[in-house]
This record gives sequence, C-alpha cells and structure tokens, in this order.
Amino acid sequence: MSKGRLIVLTGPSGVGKGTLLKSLLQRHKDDLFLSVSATTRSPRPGEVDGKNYHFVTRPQFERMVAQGEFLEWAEFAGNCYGTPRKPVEEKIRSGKWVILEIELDGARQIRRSFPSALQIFIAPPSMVELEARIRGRAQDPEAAILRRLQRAWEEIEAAGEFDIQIVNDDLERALGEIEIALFEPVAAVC
Ligand SMILES: Nc1ncnc2c1ncn2[C@@H]1O[C@H](COP(=O)(O)OP(=O)(O)OP(=O)(O)O)[C@@H](O)[C@H]1O
Ligand SMILES: Nc1nc2c(ncn2[C@@H]2O[C@H](COP(=O)(O)O)[C@@H](O)[C@H]2O)c(=O)[nH]1
Repeated sequence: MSKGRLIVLTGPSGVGKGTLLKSLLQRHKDDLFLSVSATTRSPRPGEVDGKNYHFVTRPQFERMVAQGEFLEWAEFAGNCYGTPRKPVEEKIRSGKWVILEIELDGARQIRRSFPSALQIFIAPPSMVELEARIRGRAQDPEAAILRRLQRAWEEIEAAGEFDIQIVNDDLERALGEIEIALFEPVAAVC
C-alpha cells in the first residue's frame, strides 16, 4: 500500500485554488482526496452541502471546536472554516494523499501538527488581476470582497513560509507545476 500524505494548498481568495484543484482532481482522481471543510459561510449559488462544504451554524461550529473535531480551524473574512479531523486521518491511514485547501492561519496550524505535510502557496500574477478574478467570480458581497482583498496582502507576504510557490497566471502551466511538485519532486530539484 502507498504511504499516506498530507498536502496543503493556500493562497489569497480568488487566486484560483479551487479552479486548479478541480482540474487536478479530474486528472488524478484515484490518487488524491480533497478534504471537505466545515464553514459558517452561507452557500454560494450552486454550492452543495457535503460536496463543496459542510455548511453549519456558528453554534454547531463552536461545538465541533470544543469536541476537538477539527485538525485546524480559523476565522476568515467574518466566517469560520475548519478541516474535519476524522476523514482526513482515516484517508491518510489507508495510504491516500489528502489535499487541504485552506487559508494562512490553518496552514500554519498544520505546519505545527504535521511538519511533513507538503505546503504549496498559490500566488496571483498581480493584485490587479486578483481583484479582477474575485470580482469576475461575482459571488461575494462587496464588503466580503474588500475584506478578502485586504487579507490577501498579509497572505502574499507569508508566501516564503511555504515549501513551494506557484504563480497562477496561465492555468495549465500552474497545474503542471503542481503536478511536478506532487509527483516528480526529485526531477523538480535537478
Ligand atoms: N489562471 C487563471 N487565469 C484566469 N482566471 C482564473 C485563473 N484561475 C482561476 N481563474 C478564475 O478566477 C476566479 C477565482 O477562482 P477560484 O474560485 O478558483 O479561486 P479560489 O482561490 O478558490 O478562491 P477562494 O479561496 O475564495 O475560494 C474564477 O472565476 C476562476 O475562473
Ligand atoms: N483554515 C481553513 N481555511 C479554509 C478551510 N476551508 C476553506 N478555507 C479557506 O477559506 C477561504 C475562503 O473560502 P471561500 O470558499 O469562502 O471563498 C479560502 O482561502 C479557503 O481556502 C478550512 O477548513 N480551514
């Protein structure tokens, strides 16, 4: 059986993490498992409970925190997000590679609890492009967009903490770089 592994993907809101992961999972569906987080955020149009997120109330989220149900959790732009511990630990034990798509505070918590996790940072080509992508997605209220853009500066400043930094300018190229980091790490160094 292959050895289980934890992979963290972080980057500012709107940089394209979800878009990259969708393609990555389509190409490697037998190798990779994406953790489904819990959040207190309201569902966006088209988002499905249990698939995109487990949508929970704040009291439910607080109860899950108190019961130690999260591997990590954080507050981001006014909502809480957390990685359910049990499915991730089970998958890793059964030899699967598990990806967490999480923000900076959560990535820092995972770095402490799973120092061997591979940590990848996805950066935007520019702040102008990042703002265009968040606005182009047209799924967040104006106040949430502003909070996310403000937070993006802090996240980009922390990019150097991560094992690998990938600029998501051209989607295919960025995807190729993630695949090299995951599946050909030795070749990437040579
Ligand atoms: N390389 C790219 N070039 C142009 N547009 C892109 C690229 N990657 C993603 N996008 C677009 O940017 C927008 C934001 O992408 P996405 O929702 O995947 O970001 P995210 O990082 O997952 O955001 P969040 O953290 O808020 O969930 C989407 O409209 C997507 O189509
Ligand atoms: N620390 C955690 N961050 C998470 C988790 N799930 C998602 N996220 C991050 O939150 C922001 C906002 O997400 P959105 O879906 O509201 O746009 C984004 O950076 C996600 O990566 C989690 O379990 N823990």
